[in-house]
Amino acid sequence: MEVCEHAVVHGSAAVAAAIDLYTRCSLRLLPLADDEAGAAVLELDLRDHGLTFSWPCARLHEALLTEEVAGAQEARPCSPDRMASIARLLEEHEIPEAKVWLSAGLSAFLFLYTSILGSDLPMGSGLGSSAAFCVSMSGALLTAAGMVAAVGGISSKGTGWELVGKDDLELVNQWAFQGEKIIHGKPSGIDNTVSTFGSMIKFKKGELTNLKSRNPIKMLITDTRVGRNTKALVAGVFERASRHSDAMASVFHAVNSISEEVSSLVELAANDEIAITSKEEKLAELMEMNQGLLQCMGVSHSSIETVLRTTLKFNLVSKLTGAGGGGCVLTLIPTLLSNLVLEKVIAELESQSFRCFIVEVGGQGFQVCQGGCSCFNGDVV
Ligand SMILES: Nc1ncnc2c1ncn2[C@@H]1O[C@H](COP(=O)(O)OP(=O)(O)OP(=O)(O)O)[C@@H](O)[C@H]1O
Ligand SMILES: C[C@@](O)(CCO)CC(=O)[O-]
Ligand SMILES: [Mg+2]
Repeated sequence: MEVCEHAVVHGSAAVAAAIDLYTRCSLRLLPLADDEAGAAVLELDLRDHGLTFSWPCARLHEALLTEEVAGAQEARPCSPDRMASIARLLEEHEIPEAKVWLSAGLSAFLFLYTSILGSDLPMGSGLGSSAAFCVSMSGALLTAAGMVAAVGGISSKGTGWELVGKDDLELVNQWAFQGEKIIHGKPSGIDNTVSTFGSMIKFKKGELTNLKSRNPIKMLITDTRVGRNTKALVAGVFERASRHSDAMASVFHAVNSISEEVSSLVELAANDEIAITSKEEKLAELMEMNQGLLQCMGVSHSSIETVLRTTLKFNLVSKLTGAGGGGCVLTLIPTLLSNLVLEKVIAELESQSFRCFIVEVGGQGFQVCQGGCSCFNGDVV
């Protein structure tokens, strides 16, 4: 969940939280006999999309491992030459027309794979979804490269998932940010940061502050199913900011103030029904104001407006999340809202072909499951 997005790219504070929807990445390194090394293949299986891509490792080596090997101790950006080589590698694949947007995620994968693991391995071996994809990929690859390790401490949910130390998380986050740059162009870093560290954070100009949410916050997420592209939307806000610099500076300033208020509010302990209700009312008001400012930035959409109108009929407040332009909308679920009303809202939204999820704010960050050598991290929306 994110409050006050877009302005964060321009230096304003924003608040983000991980939720309990996860991106899972499973990495299998198959040992090869010496005489098989030349035939090694890197295979990427995108299960949600039913697509598999493969590249002969020798081809990757020839195209991408020509730069001096720098090691993965420090994240570095993708150079223009490397980006051009990745684009050439992708041209060799027939990506179905309807899924052409996956090419950004594939580019980030090839960059992270060859930067973190490809150089050290024998040749044998993407709701903030882009950040969740980059965090899980970077984390899995850094774990396989022996640069990130579990420190024990089983996470609250499930079996076998282990926590990772702060310095290791920092490295995962830095690499994921470089991957995000390939997908987004100019990310603020908020999505990969909350995806890596989980919980709830305030983020401003690369600096994060952990927020301790004192009361549980539940949100309804409505997926409008309208496709959009964060890179294009972020670029659109930059263009509007250059056309109306004074007005937009005031918008970003207002967003910054809203983020500061939201941060103080979530950390405020509310102990009785009245206090919780008043806290939720303030949060709802701030969300409403934030949505107005996002409209000002030009990133709302008719599908988003339909969700806003539908939830307002039930006195519920909503705002777009992520880059807008379609995508998902957040609706605050007040503690005292009856299940009956919630079911009615969901039924009405789903009758308009939207898809709903109920989430609790404050999911886990990046974790490792050694058994399958797989990793997951909390998604951000
Ligand atoms: N699980 C995944 N598998 C492959 N590629 C992915 C995956 N998740 C994300 N991607 C890549 O990220 C792109 C979506 O990134 P984009 O930043 O536009 O949306 P988002 O991250 O879901 O939303 P936002 O940035 O607004 O929070 C996809 O088109 C794809 O290239
Ligand atoms: C729109 C944006 O603020 C959030 C996307 O989830 C972009 C960013 O911060 O990188
Ligand atoms: Mg993204």
